[in-house]
Parts: sequence; structure tokens; C-alpha cells
Amino acid sequence: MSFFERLKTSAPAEWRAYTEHPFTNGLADGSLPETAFRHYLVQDYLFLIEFARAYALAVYKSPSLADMREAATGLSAILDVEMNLHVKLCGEWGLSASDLEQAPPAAEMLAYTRYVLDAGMRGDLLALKVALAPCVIGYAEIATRLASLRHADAATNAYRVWIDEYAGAPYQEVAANARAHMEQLADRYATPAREAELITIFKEATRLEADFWEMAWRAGK
Ligand SMILES: Cc1ncc(CN)c(N)n1
Repeated sequence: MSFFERLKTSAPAEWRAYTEHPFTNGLADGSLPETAFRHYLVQDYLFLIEFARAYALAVYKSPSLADMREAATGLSAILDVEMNLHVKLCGEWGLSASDLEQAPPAAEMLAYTRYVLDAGMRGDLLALKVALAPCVIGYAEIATRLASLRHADAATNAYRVWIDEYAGAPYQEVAANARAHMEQLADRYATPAREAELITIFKEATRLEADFWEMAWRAGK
């Protein structure tokens, strides 16, 4: 079993609560209230700014030049690609990039990003990549599932653009590379003695991902 599969099978309830959260199903069938999606996107923009810092930390924590390049590619995927989706979608509601940057941060966004940054500051590159895994690899898995659901109204679903972005080849490639790199790091640095510590980090980050959906889901009620 791969390292990532071992992480997932050590946190089945957390992984399910995250990847099958009602928010995701609301995206798939278009039933998600717009207020929930809007709250999510604004907080996610702030989240991505903090995650860009986490990738910059990964550059600093990189033992080799190849690790550094991989982290720099992840950083660029956030700053140069993923954030543009948020700016585009929020622009349709009249929100500018600077409006997004100035939005008050939600406790769930702060808790999650601080947890990941702290795991990376205290630990090595592998610990940081494990903390980042639910984010980057999880969204690829979620979007692939949502895209395969093929609801009858797929063509008119306002959230189709979000699903297509994360189910599309460029994001799937980013996630596949992140996964392959984490497997490589695990071969180099994961020992049986460390496995429990790494599983704890993965579980906690996954739980914080589910809390992030829940925060936005509540905003739609
Ligand atoms: C909260 C969250 N988790 C994951 C992703 C995908 N990079 C995201 N944009 N936002």
C-alpha cells in the first residue's frame, strides 16, 4: 500500500467527512445556496494566501534543489492559477481582488492555515507535505467524484466552473505531482517510528478541511 493510501486508511471517518461533505454534493447538483459558495470563495482566497506562505516554507525546508523546485511549482500553481479562479468568480458579484484580501478572516480559515504552518515550522519537509496533502490531493479526488456524478442539469449548474477547474487536467496534474513527491519523501524520511506522528498531522488537517466546508455550509442556512 502506498504511503498516501496508508494515511487515508488511518483516517477513514475524517476523510469521508471531508470528501463527502454536503457542501460538495451541493456543488455537484447546483443546490448549494449562493451565500454559502460566496462565503467559501472569499475565505478560500484568504486561505490560498496563507497556503502560498506554506509552500514558500516548503521551499525553505527543502533538503535538495529538486525538492525546492517542486515546492516552487506548487507555489506558482496557487499564485498564478488557482487564485485567478476566485478573482474571476467573485468579480461576477462585484468583488475585487483587494476586497477579497481585506475580508475579515474566519476562525476556521485561521485555525486550518495556522495548523499547517505550525506543522511545517516544527517539522521537516515530509511533515509539511503531509499537512498539505488533504488540501491539494483531496480537492483532486473530490472534483473527480463530483464530475462523475453527471447530474441532469450539469450544463446549467452555476458551480460547474468550480468542478471543471479542479477536475481538469492542469489541477489533476498538480495533485498527482504532489502525491508522487510525497511518496518519494516518505521513502526517504518516513520511519515506522514516525508513522503515528505523520498520521496525526494528516488526520488533523483533514478534520480542519471538513470544518472549512462546514463553516461555509452554515453561512448558507
Ligand atoms: C480549503 C481548501 N482546501 C483545498 C484547496 C485546493 N487547493 C482549496 N482551494 N481550499
